[in-house]
Amino acid sequence: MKHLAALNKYFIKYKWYMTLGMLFTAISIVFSVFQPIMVRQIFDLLAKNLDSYRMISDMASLKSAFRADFSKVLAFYGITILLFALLSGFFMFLQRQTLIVMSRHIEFDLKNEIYQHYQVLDLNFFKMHRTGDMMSRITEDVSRVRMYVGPALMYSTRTIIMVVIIVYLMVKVNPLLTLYTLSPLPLLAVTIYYVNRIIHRKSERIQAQLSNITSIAQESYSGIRVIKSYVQEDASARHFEEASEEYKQSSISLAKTDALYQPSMALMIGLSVILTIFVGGMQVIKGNITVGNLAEFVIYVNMLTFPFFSIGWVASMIQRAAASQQRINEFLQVKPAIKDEPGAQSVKIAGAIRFENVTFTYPHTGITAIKDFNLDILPGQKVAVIGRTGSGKSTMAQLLIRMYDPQEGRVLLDGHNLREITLESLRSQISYVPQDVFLFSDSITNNIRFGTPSADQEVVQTAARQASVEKDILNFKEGFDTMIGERGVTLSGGQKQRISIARALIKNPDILLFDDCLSAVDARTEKEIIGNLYAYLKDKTAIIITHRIFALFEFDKIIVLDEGRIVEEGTHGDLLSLNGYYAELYARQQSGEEESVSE
Ligand SMILES: Nc1ncnc2c1ncn2[C@@H]1O[C@H](COP(=O)(O)OP(=O)(O)OP(=O)(O)O)[C@@H](O)[C@H]1O
Repeated sequence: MKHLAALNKYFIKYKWYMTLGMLFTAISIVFSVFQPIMVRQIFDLLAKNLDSYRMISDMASLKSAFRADFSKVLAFYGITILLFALLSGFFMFLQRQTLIVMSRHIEFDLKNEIYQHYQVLDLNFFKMHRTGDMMSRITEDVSRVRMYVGPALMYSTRTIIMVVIIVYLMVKVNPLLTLYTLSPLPLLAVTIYYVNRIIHRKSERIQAQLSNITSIAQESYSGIRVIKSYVQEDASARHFEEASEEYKQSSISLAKTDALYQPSMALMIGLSVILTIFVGGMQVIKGNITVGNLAEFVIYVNMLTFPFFSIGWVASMIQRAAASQQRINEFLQVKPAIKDEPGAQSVKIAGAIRFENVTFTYPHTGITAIKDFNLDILPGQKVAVIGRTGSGKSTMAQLLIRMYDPQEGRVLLDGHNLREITLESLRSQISYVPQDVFLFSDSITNNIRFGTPSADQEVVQTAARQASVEKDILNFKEGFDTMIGERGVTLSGGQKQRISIARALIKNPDILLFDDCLSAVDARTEKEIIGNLYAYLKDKTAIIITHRIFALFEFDKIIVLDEGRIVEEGTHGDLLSLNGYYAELYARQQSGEEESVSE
């Protein structure tokens, strides 16, 4: 329960919705209890006048006058009851319009709070948690919490006010009868609580099975080419059928429990009514209460069943909400490891980069990707980083844009430790093209101007030209307005890479970091891009991580990484004369190219 205290700030924020909602609830209940009171009055009136009516049985004219008068009285009561029912319904409408609307506002705020928190968390957090888990906290868990701040709050308010008012009215009439009438109701609450738990457990299982079925179907649609080419259609259908069978069995079992739910409730309500009529009837005979009181009690019992029923329901709802809020709090309490340090400043970067005895170990795997690493890059220099896979090249790039902080040593930009520069200022002046290209389900234009939303079409087109992707884009029917993603055009790997290069170029930064982002383009396009980049990068600092040697590009420095350390460093000529990894790679590449030329 203590976990739910995190939501109190929202109750304070929406205190007016809450106060009004509770007020409307109380008014709606007050109007609804007039009905049994009026029924009692009608019954009593009827009982009182029945004897006189019988006495005048031989005088026909008097009898009809009596009946006419009585029907007027009945009509008056009928209309009044209807009016109160309408008023009660109207305030019930207002109660939902305040309390349920408040819960929707809280749901919206909480989702935004979680989403914004996800945005400031560091990469390590995202590596440590599964996407599905993050998604379920922002969707399912928030929905469960909403049940607490909305329906649970509404029904508990209703229950409390109703029980207080009705029990007061009942005790005033006859405390003993009240005790008998109410005795089965707590049993109803407890039963509902346990039945609800069973239903919830079963529903959870069904939910998991349903998501399993969904992912099986999804995977088979995405992998349909593999399934068909390996003639595995039948096996795939069987796999789906097995999962569906489990789902069907669980659903049938839930339907059985559900089927017991209503009848057992009706049984308990029936018990209460029988008890009321039996004990109440005795009291009427003894003259302790009137027939009207008995009728009134039967209506009270009916009015109290839903509130008692909701106690069990609300209790399990609160329990689930508390568990969900605990999961949400767990994430909200995570502090980003990478954030602006106190005193961090916005700095205009010229482009001098320095790694000073840097050692970095990935916190969640313990892999030391960069070891005692030293590197100096002057403003405007172009540096190539080469090395076997897993040698630490991408990690080096991640450290430069402060996706991680090194455990030892420092990374400096123009002499400032990265920690002294605000993240906003740092990242807005460095363009990073990651190895695993990511494009949003949006138009090509919007993907290119992602980091610079104000860029106009001409600038977008220039960036596309510099990244050698303009021609490809113009070949699409809708050109730059072409939608990318599931319901849009499927781009080739090379096109995606070049669009993400265009996105980096449009920022016009002082430092550019290309992480193996030309791996999917052919040699001719590569030459074209390199040619374009040469002019673009003229006064900029650039680090190009690659598996291939760009012989055409004159790098100021080439470094070769191995196991997180620099093992070779120098110009193309220097490295060739070293006869190490670089020279070997170059020779291999040359002979490969010759082979492909002679083919
Ligand atoms: N996010 C991560 N979490 C944990 N370990 C990682 C992570 N990223 C990389 N590593 C590990 O760090 C080491 C260096 O990886 P890195 O990606 O920097 O190499 P790389 O030289 O860029 O490789 P490639 O050329 O294949 O991209 C590898 O052993 C890798 O398994």
